[in-house]
Amino acid sequence: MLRAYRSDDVRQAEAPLLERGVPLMDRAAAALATEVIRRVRALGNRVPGTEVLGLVGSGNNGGDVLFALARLARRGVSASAILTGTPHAAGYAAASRAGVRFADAGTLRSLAESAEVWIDGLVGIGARGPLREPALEIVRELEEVRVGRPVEPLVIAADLPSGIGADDGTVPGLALRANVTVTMGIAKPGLVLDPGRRYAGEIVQVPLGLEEFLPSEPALLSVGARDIADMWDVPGPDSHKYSRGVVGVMTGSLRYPGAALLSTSAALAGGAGMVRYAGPRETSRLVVSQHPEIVTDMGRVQAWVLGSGVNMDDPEAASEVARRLQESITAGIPVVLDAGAITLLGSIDVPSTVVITPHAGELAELLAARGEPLSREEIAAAPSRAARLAATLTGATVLLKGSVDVACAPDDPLWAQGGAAGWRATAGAGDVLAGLLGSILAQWGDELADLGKGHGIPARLAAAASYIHGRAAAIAYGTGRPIVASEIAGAIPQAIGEALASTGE
Ligand SMILES: NC(=O)C1=CN([C@@H]2O[C@H](COP(=O)(O)OP(=O)(O)OC[C@H]3O[C@@H](n4cnc5c(N)ncnc54)[C@H](O)[C@@H]3O)[C@@H](O)[C@H]2O)[C@@H](O)CC1
Ligand SMILES: Nc1ncnc2c1ncn2[C@@H]1O[C@H](COP(=O)(O)OP(=O)(O)O)[C@@H](O)[C@H]1O
Ligand SMILES: [K+]
Repeated sequence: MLRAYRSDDVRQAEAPLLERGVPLMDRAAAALATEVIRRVRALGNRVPGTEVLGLVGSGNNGGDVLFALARLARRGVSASAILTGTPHAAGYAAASRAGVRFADAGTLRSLAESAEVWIDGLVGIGARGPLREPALEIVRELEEVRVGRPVEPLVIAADLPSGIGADDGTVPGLALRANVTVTMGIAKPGLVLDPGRRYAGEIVQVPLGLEEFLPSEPALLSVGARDIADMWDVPGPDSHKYSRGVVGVMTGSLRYPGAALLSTSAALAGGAGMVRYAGPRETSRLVVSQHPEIVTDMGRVQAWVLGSGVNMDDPEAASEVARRLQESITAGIPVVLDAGAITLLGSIDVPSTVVITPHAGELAELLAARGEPLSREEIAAAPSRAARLAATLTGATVLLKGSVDVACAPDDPLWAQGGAAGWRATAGAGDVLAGLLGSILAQWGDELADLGKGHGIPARLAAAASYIHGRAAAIAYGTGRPIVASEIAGAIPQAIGEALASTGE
């Protein structure tokens, strides 16, 4: 489970260690220098003589880089630094003693053109708002140099790529894209959330011993392989199909029959004991012909999947979905509300056992109906804020889909799941996610009903479903090839199996 903390929490956790005289910056710089050396060697280059350019702001982030440059210079690296202002005094002294060259802004371009490695220490968690001059001009120039080079430099960000919001991943202006981010002490939400994540590259976390001083509740969590065993029910000798959870699925229509197939495939693949399908007669026939294990008579259901591919312009279908939603809320049964059915929350409040699964466009529609209009672009620029807003307005758990899926209930922590490549963005992939989520909610149906309203478990389960969905997509696209949604559904059992068998993160 990855845990990320806001800047203020990180600062508070650093304070007692700094008071005790723990050399945090020295450790951060050592880790940064080690990472540079490791990467240079991995590229097949010798460390002595390698050209490294440090971009040094006037805060402690610049201090990290100055101390790292000093270490590298002592190893024979040809190290230069560009300063944006008065630098960290001790760092400057150490770098000077080690022979780091301080260049003026006029030489930035030629240094950046020849350096194999750039280290970004312009700003870290002390940054406020969009990057300002002179850092802004430096980043602009570096991005120009990068595209003009025959071989791109290796860019290593200290703590965070400069220009991204540490706490929310927003990128209000320019930011310097890194191949690797060496983050100090603990991950920050901005490294996990879109769009900040896109600038971070691979994340290396440097242990600084902050854990015992961090609050018990992180700002953001991310499910990993090892967490799946805590959330997925592994059937035992006493298990039977009802104890394993029954999913009710009301999806698909004559207009979108495929949604019925995809959502039921995923509900089956997700490991519930039984799937009941409650769509139109024609789609029922299709579903049963493809999946003979699906039941079409109604009985006990522990979670409902409503809406994927339902034609909400058909008043009969729409009122049937609304009725199921209301009945489920009354009975405390968790519900996945997908696609057009999400608009039902334009006018009603629900408990957090109702999980909505919008993409940015569907969320924009819902927020507009609630009198808080945000455009698709505004949602994409700050998905965590938009998801939280929708959860607060409706009471629902929101799973906002995108390249990083974000899940939250109104108050509990935020969950974010990234890592799936763009191949996953294919028609019907959302129907698969809805069915899969229904399957895991059904396994938890009785516990959720007992716990009552207003808790964060559905968000955790939504994140788990999103993790498995991303892994299933990755199994399907392998090293990279086009896939279709039914292949994602087909790979769900393997994704669950691999996670259950995993012992590492
Ligand atoms: N306190 C410590 O001893 C430690 C600090 N660490 C490093 O220190 C960083 C935090 O240091 P600081 O609190 O000094 O903050 P930063 O170094 O992140 O930023 C502060 C500096 O950036 C400028 N700045 C702020 N917003 C800006 C913007 N939008 N555009 C351009 N410049 C801007 C400020 O004027 C100030 O000079 C962490 O990210 C981490 O890299 C680590 O070394 C761990 C230990
Ligand atoms: N750029 C992307 N990279 C990876 N996954 C993505 C990307 N964009 C969207 N996704 C995922 O693809 C799926 C698309 O779902 P959705 O938009 O609802 O499609 P549909 O309605 O056709 O099923 C979601 O699971 C989402 O998380
Ligand atoms: K930085």
